[in-house]
Amino acid sequence: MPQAIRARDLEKDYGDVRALDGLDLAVESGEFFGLLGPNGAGKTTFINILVGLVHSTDGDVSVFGHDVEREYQQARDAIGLAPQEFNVDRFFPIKEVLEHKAGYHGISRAEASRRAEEALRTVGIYDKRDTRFDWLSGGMKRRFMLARALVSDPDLLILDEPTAGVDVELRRDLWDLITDLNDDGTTILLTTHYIEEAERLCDRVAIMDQGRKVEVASPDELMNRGTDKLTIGFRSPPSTAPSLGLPDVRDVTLTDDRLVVTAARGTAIVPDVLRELESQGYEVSDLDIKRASLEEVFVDLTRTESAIEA
Ligand SMILES: Nc1ncnc2c1ncn2[C@@H]1O[C@H](COP(=O)(O)OP(=O)(O)OP(=O)(O)O)[C@@H](O)[C@H]1O
Repeated sequence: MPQAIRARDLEKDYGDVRALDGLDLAVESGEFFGLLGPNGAGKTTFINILVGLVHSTDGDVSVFGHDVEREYQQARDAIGLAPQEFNVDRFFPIKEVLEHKAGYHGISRAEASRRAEEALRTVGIYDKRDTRFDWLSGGMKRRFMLARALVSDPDLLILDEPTAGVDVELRRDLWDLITDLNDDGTTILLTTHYIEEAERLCDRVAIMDQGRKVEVASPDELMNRGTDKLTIGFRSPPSTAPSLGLPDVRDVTLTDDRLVVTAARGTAIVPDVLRELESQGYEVSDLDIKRASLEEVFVDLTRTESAIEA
């Protein structure tokens, strides 16, 4: 099967603003892929190009091997999009809105009706099927956006900030739902500002900044690049911080009688640190490890990029 998304040297200018600046990106079929980046990085522009709402200035991009411009309909039929904005026809019962959407993808009336019901059941608002969109609660609106993306039974589901502004319970519900869809083979492209969301859900994430890809890796690989913190307690605390001659150790300080060791690959070097302290005659009583968060690594990567540009 071809790659779900393949973008080569993609550029987009809005007048003087360069929103995409030579973006190269590949998403494998079946992946749960996260697109992270600060405001204005170009994420929505990229999504809008994928679904044909925006034309690129240069470069090309295909969805399951279909060029999004030359083979627009095939590419578009493979995609279900849940956008950030509620761009929904507010005057029809939501089941009808879904039937229209399915019809747009060339699905017969009877099949459209069946799919609309199935999508509403999947997201848990089937009992609201005869209600207008603007009479739904905020959380139900988010659920509906997902149902609308699902009604064409897409191979690629694009979720642009799907959990923005929802409560913790609904967020977890939506996470379960999209994880199940991914387990059943749907490729997912997710943009989010909740780094925890990307960390929990994504197989790989791309970090974008200023219209370019800064990095692509699994959340774990990225976190391994950050520095972890080991906090070590002693039976009888030292009066000054012992020095640790280990290559991964970045910093050693003594705070409130506890040793705080900042280190790359902190979890992996714990045995070395303990051995070293023991050989210097210290008796360790307890140890706490705080792993680098994806958020710290993200801030670091995007800050460095911006600094290089400046
Ligand atoms: N229609 C438009 N006309 C002019 N400039 C635009 C337009 N759409 C986006 N831009 C600009 O392009 C750049 C990329 O915007 P885009 O919305 O793609 O970023 P984003 O990563 O989705 O941001 P956010 O996280 O805030 O949603 C920004 O500088 C934005 O101001």
